[in-house]
Formats: sequence, structure tokens, C-alpha cells
Amino acid sequence: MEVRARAPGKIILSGEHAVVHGSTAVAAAIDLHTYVSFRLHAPSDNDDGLIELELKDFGLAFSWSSQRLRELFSELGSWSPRSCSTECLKVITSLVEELSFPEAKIGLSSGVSAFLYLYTSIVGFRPGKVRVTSELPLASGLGSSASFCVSVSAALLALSGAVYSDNQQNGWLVMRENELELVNKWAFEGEKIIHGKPSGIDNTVSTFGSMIMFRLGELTRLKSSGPLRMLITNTKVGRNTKALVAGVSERAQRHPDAMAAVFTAVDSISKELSAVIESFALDDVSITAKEEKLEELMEMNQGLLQCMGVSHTSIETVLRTTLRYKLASKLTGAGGGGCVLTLLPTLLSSTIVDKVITELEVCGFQCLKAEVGGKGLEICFN
Ligand SMILES: Nc1ncnc2c1ncn2[C@@H]1O[C@H](COP(=O)(O)OP(=O)(O)O)[C@@H](O)[C@H]1O
Ligand SMILES: C[C@@](O)(CCOP(=O)(O)O)CC(=O)O
Ligand SMILES: [Mg+2]
Repeated sequence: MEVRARAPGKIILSGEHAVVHGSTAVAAAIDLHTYVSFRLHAPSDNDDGLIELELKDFGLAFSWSSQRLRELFSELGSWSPRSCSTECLKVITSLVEELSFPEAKIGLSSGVSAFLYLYTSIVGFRPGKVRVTSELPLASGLGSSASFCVSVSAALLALSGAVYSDNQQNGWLVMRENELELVNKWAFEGEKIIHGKPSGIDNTVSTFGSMIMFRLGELTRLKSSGPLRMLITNTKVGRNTKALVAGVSERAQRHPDAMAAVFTAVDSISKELSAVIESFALDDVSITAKEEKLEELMEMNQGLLQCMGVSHTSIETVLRTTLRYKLASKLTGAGGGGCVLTLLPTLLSSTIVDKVITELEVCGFQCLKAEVGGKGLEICFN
């Protein structure tokens, strides 16, 4: 039997980085996914007993002898989530160092490490094959690492019997709440390997979907019946979340009082932004006033992200460009390049939207239109 899983990427409307330090943040799923398929090899199917990983988008395939992994790892597969120990991480790092990645794709090594941890922890050493494809740009702030960890964890747990399989139902299905929680916990362990110190917001919104307010591991689903249109601009400047998160923590150690004030301000912005979003209603006559509040809050958050040291000249170029059209923008995700969000007010004409997009694309950026606040993780057994 084969199982497939798909998990969405995300945008952070407010609170990135500060959320790692205990502030409230607001995030929403977007309709760009990572897809994972997984099947266990029948004993006769594969004499070598290989555990295989294919990263189709990159034309890369890796395999490990299950016998060798059994000798290297002491822990047996189990469904209860646990953190990767220092010894285990050393073993994984040396296994990944043996692989050859093209120079430009070296960043994938942390994803492969997370995979090895999740596979050996959840499935154990039973040979099998995992295939991955993604619609998300990697390392751009749209949460590709979390959607990778969520979809891999879900597929592994599903075939290991940890989640209910409704073979009668065709097509994509949503897991039960307690199963989603289990997947989310495992995905968080994978994110720790990729990010170092994740807050958990990315894996949580990828697992549960919708638009959420998140603080210290707790999520609140936001109820909004109004539209929220966002333009996503990918500056195509590559960056690494782990390094950016570590940089903010170092700044917080150098200036504890000032940075605590910044994190408190972000907390207030996220709470106010959530309240505005929840006040949206269908055919809202005061929609423009509410959108103006959102724009101001986004601009304030961007200013504080600059204080944290995670903006970038490419991000500033997007801000200047959209401001010429009186549109507010902020970086999303870890910053340092990556993606920028621009609020597209309800009454904004499509002609203006097209003009902004053209101008941004002339700068060499890529504009994406994505549905915001949609479904989370889904699996499929046929
Ligand atoms: N489809 C994938 N296959 C393998 N690794 C992936 C995949 N998607 C994400 N990753 C891992 O996540 C890393 C990017 O994560 P990160 O720096 O947090 O940026 P973001 O989550 O915003 O895309 C990649 O360098 C890679 O290690
Ligand atoms: C910077 C941070 O707030 C979000 C990182 O998102 P991304 O990996 O850049 O998509 C880190 C976190 O919350 O774990
Ligand atoms: Mg990430």
C-alpha cells in the first residue's frame, strides 16, 4: 500500500522571530503544498533492504541500507514524539556528510537529516521509499521546512499504523484532531533539526491550516468571514532561517531590555491584528477602515523586524515599490531576503495590482498570488 500526504506552506501576517521569544504571532496556510508519497518495501521486493528518499524536484535520490542504520541507531521506532539526542544528531550528521549534494543545493542536507531522524524514529528500520515534491520555493519564508516535516511525518505515521486509515474513502482526507496533534509534534522535532530553535508556528499552521494566532505552543483559530487578499513577492534572495533566528537571539542577548520592549510591542501588534481580522464580516461597510488598520499594523511590524536586524535591501526595494502605490508591505518568515507580503485592499483595482506586479517583476522579483487561510494537512490512501 502507498500513502500520500500533502501539507501547505504559510505566511506570517505578524510576529515572526518575536514568536520564538514568547510573543503572539498570526499566520495563515497558503495553497502551495509539499507532497510526499511513502510505501514500505515487501521483503522480497528489495533484497538490499534499502530506506530510500527521492527529492524529485532536485533530481536527487539517496538510499541507506536498513541493516547499517539498525547498527548505528540504538532507538527503535515508536510513535511517541521525542527530541533528537546529541549522539543521534552526530550519527545523522555523519551519514548526511557522506552524501554528495551539488554546491547550490547544500541547504537540502538539513532536510535530509530531518528525514533520517523522522524515518528511523517513527518507522524504525523497515525498508521503504519516500518521494517528495513541492510547490513551495525553498528557504524563502513560506515555510517549506515545516510543510516538508509535516507531510513526511504524516506519511510515515499513516503507514506505521499510528493513524486511522479509511480505505473506503477516496481522495484526500483530513485526519482526526488527536492524529493531527501527533503529526504536529513529530514535525516540530523535524523543524528543530532544520531551524535550531523553532517556535512551532510553521508546523502548527501547516498541520491545522486556517488562520491562527499562536503563542508559546498554543494555537487559537481565527474566525473571519471577510476576504483578505495578499500579494506575495519572492525577492529570490536566498537565506537560512536557522542563521537568522540565531542572529536575533544574539541581538537579544546583547540588548536584553531594548529587545524585550521590541518583542512586547510585536505581541500587542499581533493581538490587535487578530482582533481586526476577526471583526471582518461579509459585505462589511467599514472594510476600508479595517484594512487601513491592518496596513498600519503591518508597517509597524516591519519597522520592528528592521530593529531585529532581519530586513534586507531587496525587501526594502519591495517596500518602496509598493509604497508608491500607497500599499503596505512587510517581510514574511525569517527575512534576510525571501518573501514580502503586500495587502491588496478590497477596493484596489486589478489595473493597479497588475501595474505593481509588473514593476516588481522588472526588479527581478517573482510575484505569487495564493489563497490564504485554507486547508491544512491531508492524506490519501489510494
Ligand atoms: N522539499 C524539500 N525537500 C528537502 N528538504 C526540504 C524541502 N523543503 C524544505 N526543505 C528543507 O528546509 C530548508 C528550508 O527551510 P527554511 O530555511 O526554514 O526556509 P523556509 O521554511 O522558509 O522555506 C531547506 O534548505 C531544506 O533543508
Ligand atoms: C522566524 C520564524 O518566526 C519563522 C520562520 O519561517 P520560515 O522558515 O522563514 O518560513 C521562526 C519560527 O517561528 O520558528
Ligand atoms: Mg522554515
